[in-house]
Amino acid sequence: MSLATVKNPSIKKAPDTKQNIVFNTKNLNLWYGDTHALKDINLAINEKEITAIIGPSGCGKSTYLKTLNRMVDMVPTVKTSGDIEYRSQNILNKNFKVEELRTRVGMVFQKPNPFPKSIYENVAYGPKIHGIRNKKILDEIVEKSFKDAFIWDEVKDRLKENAYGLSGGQQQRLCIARTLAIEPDVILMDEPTSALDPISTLKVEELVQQLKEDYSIVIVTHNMQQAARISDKTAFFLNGEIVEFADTETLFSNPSDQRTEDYITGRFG
Ligand SMILES: Nc1ncnc2c1ncn2[C@@H]1O[C@H](COP(=O)(O)OP(=O)(O)OP(=O)(O)O)[C@@H](O)[C@H]1O
Repeated sequence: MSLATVKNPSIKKAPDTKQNIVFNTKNLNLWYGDTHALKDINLAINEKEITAIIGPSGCGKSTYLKTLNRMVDMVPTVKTSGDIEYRSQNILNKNFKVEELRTRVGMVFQKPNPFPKSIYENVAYGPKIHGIRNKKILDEIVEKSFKDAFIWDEVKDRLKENAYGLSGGQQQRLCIARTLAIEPDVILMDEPTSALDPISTLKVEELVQQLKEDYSIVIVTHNMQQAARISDKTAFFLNGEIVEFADTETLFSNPSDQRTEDYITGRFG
């Protein structure tokens, strides 16, 4: 029995073609009280691609990411208008089941945030919540998740140790393994390497590129070189709006908007 058979989500994965849209955002507006943080956002995120979101501080990157898994609901003053279709269901609809969305859309944060538990338990935790109790199956899920997150060799002899004993870069890959263990459809990453040293950053970047074979990834990054290195598409946000959304190569080599050019050439931000 795998996790997928236990979860039985009503949201089905679409067939395996490159151009399927996972998230289709239509005329999204979002306010924190009186602050209009997202303005008329229209953005289609393709399956099995890496979509990077770049832009200066405060332009709405994290807000947009947290809207995709409805984490933004945790802020009581938030109001939205417009639609975000995930696999053709509007996740902003009041009747939409957020719990189900969260099992399909995993998130990796800026600072690694392991649970204060053993390395093993960090990854076994999600599958256990989903009802998997069989130790052999849990062991298999844990090993596969760590292998897929390129960290198995570093943790396999210390699975019972506390996760806080790992380095920052290892903790971030453990958090990615923890996300993979629940077999998500989409992985949201909010500046996942900003707290890491250059070598750990490269490891996570390589990992993210591998993961797009199986997952759709949306990554917020301040690091334009990183966006250029790893993403397929890039959206440039400014003051809560999307100024430009294009193939990464086009956006960085031949931007169509002067503001994009000014930003990527370091004239502001
Ligand atoms: N919880 C909140 N309550 C009120 N306003 C908020 C809240 N979170 C964000 N904002 C405001 O919404 C706007 C967008 O913020 P957001 O964090 O999405 O930007 P960002 O592009 O991710 O910035 P950074 O790169 O600095 O992380 C900002 O004006 C910010 O002050």
